[in-house]
Amino acid sequence: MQINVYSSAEEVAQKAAQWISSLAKSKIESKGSFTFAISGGRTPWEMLAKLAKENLPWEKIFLFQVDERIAPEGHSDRNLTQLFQVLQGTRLMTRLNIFPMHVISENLENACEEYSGHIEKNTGTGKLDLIHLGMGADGHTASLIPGDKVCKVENQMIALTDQPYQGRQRMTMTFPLINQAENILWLITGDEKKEMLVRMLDKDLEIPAGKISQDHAVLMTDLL
Ligand SMILES: O=C1O[C@H](COP(=O)(O)O)[C@@H](O)[C@H](O)[C@H]1O
Repeated sequence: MQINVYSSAEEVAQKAAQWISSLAKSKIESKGSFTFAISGGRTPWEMLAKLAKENLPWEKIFLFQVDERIAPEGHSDRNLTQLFQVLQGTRLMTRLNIFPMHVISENLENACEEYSGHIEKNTGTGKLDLIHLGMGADGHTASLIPGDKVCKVENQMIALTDQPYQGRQRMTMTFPLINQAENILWLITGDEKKEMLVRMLDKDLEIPAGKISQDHAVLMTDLL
């Protein structure tokens, strides 16, 4: 794990946007596209707003969701709603290839399979160029929630949580998919996450974040 400590959450967002932009340029130059998955929650949006100002060939970028709440279209609980709010009015809305998790489907199991299909088709291998992750103060990452059966899924790329978490069932990328990514970028800010960050870096298998591979991983944080 490469660890970069910055002085504020804003600096973390700025450095992350620059880092992603440079990785995207190099992948597009070498293979013609960049496949990128973004988490939800609170941390990614400032980074995404800064990334949107970069001069990139957006039509060659394929953006996936790491996880999503099972909630109606446009609901404020949805990560996609926040993502669209950030991108509204930018040229990315029409040029970027965005793949929403189909959480309003009547058959959510099928929707998980369909989403895996989109990832396989656009990566060729199932390995995304970059997965961005955040971590909750309880050590969860993506919607891999402590104690939920979804943490044990080994034969699916995308799965549903067994239990609602913070009021909603979730759809999420699973450990096998996340751990085979070419690159993982952790953005972890906020004092309440200090204790779990230390456990994550110690590869504590009792918390979901501790089970994510630290090879090819970069951490940007205002903690430590
Ligand atoms: O529930 C979630 O929380 C984690 C952490 O969010 P953060 O705002 O504290 O960074 C997030 O990575 C995940 O995508 C989200 O659904």
